[in-house]
Amino acid sequence: MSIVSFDPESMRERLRDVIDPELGTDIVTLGMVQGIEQASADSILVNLALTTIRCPLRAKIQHDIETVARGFGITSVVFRVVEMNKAEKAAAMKQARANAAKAMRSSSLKRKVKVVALASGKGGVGKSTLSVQVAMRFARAGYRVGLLDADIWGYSTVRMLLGDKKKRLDAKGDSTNFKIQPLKASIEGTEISLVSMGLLADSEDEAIMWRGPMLSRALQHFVDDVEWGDIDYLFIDMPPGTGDIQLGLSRLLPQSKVIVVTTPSIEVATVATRVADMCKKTGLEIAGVVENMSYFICEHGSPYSLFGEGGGAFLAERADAHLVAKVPLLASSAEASVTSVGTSDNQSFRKALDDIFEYLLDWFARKELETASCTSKMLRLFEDLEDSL
Ligand SMILES: Nc1ncnc2c1ncn2[C@@H]1O[C@H](COP(=O)(O)OP(=O)(O)OP(=O)(O)O)[C@@H](O)[C@H]1O
Repeated sequence: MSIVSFDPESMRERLRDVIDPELGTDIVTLGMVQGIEQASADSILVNLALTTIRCPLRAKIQHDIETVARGFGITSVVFRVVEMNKAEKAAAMKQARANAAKAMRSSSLKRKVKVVALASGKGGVGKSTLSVQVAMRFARAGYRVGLLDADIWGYSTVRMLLGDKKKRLDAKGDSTNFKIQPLKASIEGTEISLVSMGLLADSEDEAIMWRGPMLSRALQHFVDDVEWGDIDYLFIDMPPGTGDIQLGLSRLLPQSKVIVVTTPSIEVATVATRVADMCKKTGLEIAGVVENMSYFICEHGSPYSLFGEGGGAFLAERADAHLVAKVPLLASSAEASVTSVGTSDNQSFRKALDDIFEYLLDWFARKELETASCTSKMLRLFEDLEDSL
């Protein structure tokens, strides 16, 4: 049997990815991980302290720990579960409250704004196209819509919405207290508030060489320092992959709901599965899956699967999410542009956008009902814990 070289400290660090969904904070910060020991060549013992021994999320937390452990070559995790003592519970509650307060910090984004991030593993699958199109679909229905292009160095929404027109973002206030004003992009009588690095860079060819923390900071500016105003929905066009921006999103806008975009290709869907995994680990909720470029309808009306089949269903199953729509491949990217779709008679494309629009409206309405009952459950949990202290 091969001996797995195992470093409990590294694993403890990785366990910061495991979020207690109820308290919205990672289990290490909450003091739940009280010990990690190697039990045998490929198994470990984890001492886990929960706020209550009957914690309904115990199975989920254990499952997430096992997933992290597998990354270390550990095949079996034995849990020794205890209930936190009063002091530990008090510390965990303090931490959870501090985190909740941080999440509500200075952002000018109103709490009622529904945030939808479109993400995928690979580039070129149509995240930007769909972000713009779905944002426009909501705007056409009369909603006030913001679009945040979080693809800091691969931005493309500016060209999609403004073409060759050169526009820049304005800021109000002085250098110590300023607010960036989103650009109001008007297309065929509808307007969306756009923020993109493309409205700050001097030219489209300017390669923005930001990496790591600078990327998350750019996102933070776009969230905190933008006067988003009275919008109903904020759509976020995410960069491809599972990097710093994705992590930043879960920290800065934990209320974001994610639409994972794939093509019908199983290879593309497999990479997108990693995005879905990351969402789960960072506590971001997946609203659904959209398969783009699903089929092409030729001039005689016959559909062709040009990029394979089944990617959307494969991803939806892996992500345990609903496959919301299959968006057809249009004859040219020009046809997929905002201005063309607004007037085009490509019914299947328009129908897919309608499906996404209606699904999201319905999904958020259901979530609001659930949240109402969850909030009262949370309040009860806090009260119970405080009573038991
Ligand atoms: N359904 C579609 N039919 C035809 N062309 C499409 C469709 N969806 C996207 N495209 C085109 O495919 C190209 C890539 O799309 P897009 O830029 O939206 O992808 P992306 O996932 O945002 O890529 P990146 O992450 O690299 O920015 C664009 O030229 C776009 O116009």
